[in-house]
Amino acid sequence: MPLVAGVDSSTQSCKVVIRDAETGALHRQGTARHAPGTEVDPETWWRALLEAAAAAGGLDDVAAVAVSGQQHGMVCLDADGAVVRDALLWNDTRSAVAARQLIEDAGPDGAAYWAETTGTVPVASITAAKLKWLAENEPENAARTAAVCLPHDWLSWRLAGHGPGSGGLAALRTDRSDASGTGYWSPATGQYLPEVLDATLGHVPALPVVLGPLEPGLQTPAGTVIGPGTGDNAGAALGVGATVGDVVVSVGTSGTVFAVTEDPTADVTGLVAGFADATGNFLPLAATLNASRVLDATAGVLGVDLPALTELALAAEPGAGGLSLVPYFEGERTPNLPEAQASLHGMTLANYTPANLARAAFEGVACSLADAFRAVTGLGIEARRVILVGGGARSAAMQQTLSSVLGMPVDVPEPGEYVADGAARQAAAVLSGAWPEWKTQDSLTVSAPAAPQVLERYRAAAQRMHGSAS
Ligand SMILES: Nc1ncnc2c1ncn2[C@@H]1O[C@H](COP(=O)(O)OP(=O)(O)O)[C@@H](O)[C@H]1O
Ligand SMILES: O=C(CO)[C@@H](O)[C@H](O)COP(=O)(O)O
Repeated sequence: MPLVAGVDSSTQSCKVVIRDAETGALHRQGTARHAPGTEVDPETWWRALLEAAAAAGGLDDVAAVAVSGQQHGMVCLDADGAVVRDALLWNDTRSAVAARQLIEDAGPDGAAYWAETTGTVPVASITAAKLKWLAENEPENAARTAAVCLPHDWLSWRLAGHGPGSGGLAALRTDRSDASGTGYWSPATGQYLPEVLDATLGHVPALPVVLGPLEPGLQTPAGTVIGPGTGDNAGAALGVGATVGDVVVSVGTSGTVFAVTEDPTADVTGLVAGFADATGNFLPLAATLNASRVLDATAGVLGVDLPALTELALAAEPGAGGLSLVPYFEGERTPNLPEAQASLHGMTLANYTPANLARAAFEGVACSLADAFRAVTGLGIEARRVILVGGGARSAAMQQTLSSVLGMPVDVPEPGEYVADGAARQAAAVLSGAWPEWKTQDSLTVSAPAAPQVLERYRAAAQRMHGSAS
C-alpha cells in the first residue's frame, strides 16, 4: 500500500511522519529544531524540513505529502520568488498597533465589521496586521512584495521545486484553514478580500490559490503529489479525528482551544477567531501567546528538566499553597494585551518553594487556557469531550491541572505528533479521494478533582493587574 508523508512545521521544530496511506500505520519519523525568535528567515524552515525528512528516511518512496504549518506567518516574495525580508510570525507583537488601527479604520462598529467580514477581529497575530506594519515601517519592502503566502504554503511551493529566482508565483497554493487566519480571506464566502490588501499592504499581490480539502495541489519534481496542507491547529484536528462536540486544547508554543463547527463563527469580542478547518467545516479558536514556554522557563529557573518539573508540581498541593502565576510573559493574545507582562501573586515565605513554583506554572497555563475555553464555549459551542495535545500534554501535571480548572475529564491521546499525522491523513485522502478511516490512537482519560478556587484566584489576580477578563 502506498506511503504518505505528513509535515508539521511549527514554531519550535519540524516533524515528519511517514505512514501507510490505507491503515495509517506509522513507518518512520524524524524531527529537526527551528531557530528561536518571532522573526525568522523561511530558509531555516526549509533546511529543517529537509533535515527532518532525511531523519525520517527520505520522501523518495512516498506517493503523497502534505504540510501543516504555524499559522499567520507573513512570507513576502519578490517577482523572482525570493523572500523580501524575514517572516514575522504569529507571536510577533510589533503589529499590535496596526491591528488596533484596522479596527478603528472600520468605524465605530469596526470589530463587528471584521468579525462578520473575515471571521476574526484583528490582533497582532493576523497576517493583515503584519502587512499594515510592513507598509508603514518598511515601505520599500512592501513595494517589492509581489506575492504574500504563509509558512505552509511556501514550504509546499519549495517541495514543488520552486524557490528564489524561479518566479513561479502562480504556483503558490494554500488551503481554507490557513487562509482563514490571514484577515484577507473570508471563511464564510471562500473569497479573498482585495480591499483589505489595498488597505494594508497598499496593493493586491499575487496570492496562493485556495484549494479544497481533498484537492491535489502541486507535485514534487519526482512526481509525489502535494496536498493543500493546513494550518497547524486544523492539522491537529485531523490528526486526533476531532468532530462536532470535541474541544481540542493544545499546549505547544501557543496555547490553543478550538472546536469543530458546521457553521462559521463571528465573535465581535475578538477573543475567538472564526477560522475554517481542513475538511470543509469551521474551527473557532482562541489562542494564547504563553503556553509551553512558561514550563520551559520555569524549569530553567528551578534548574530542572521538564519531567522533573512535573514531579515537583505533583508534589505540591492543588493551588500551589496560594501562589498564582498570571503567565503573560510575552504579552498576551487571549485576552488581547500585547504589552502585558507576567506576574506572580500570593507569595509568602511559607509557600515560596520549588514545588509550589512548579505547580503555579502549570496552573497558570491551565487557567489561561480555561479563559480561552470559556471564550470558545461562550459562543454556544458544546464541549462534550476535551482532547489535550501538544508537547505540554506529555506532562501529568499539565493533564491534571487542566482537568481540575476546567472541572471536567481530559482525554490525552498517547504521545505523538498529531499535527503531522493530520497532514499525512490529508495526503492519503488526496491520493484516494476520500478521508481514510485510520485507527484512532489510544487515549488516557484524566479526571482530577475540580479546583474552582484556583481559577477564581487566578482571575482575581488577572483582573487586579489588567482590569480585564477574557
Ligand atoms: N515532558 C514534558 N513536560 C512538559 N512539557 C513538555 C514535555 N515535553 C515537551 N514539552 C513541551 O513541548 C513544547 C513543544 O511542544 P510542540 O507542540 O512541539 O511545540 P510547537 O508545535 O509550538 O513547536 C516545549 O516547549 C516543551 O515545553
Ligand atoms: O497563532 C496560532 C493560531 O491562531 C498558533 O497556534 C500558531 O499556529 C502556532 O502554533 P504552534 O507552533 O504553537 O503549534
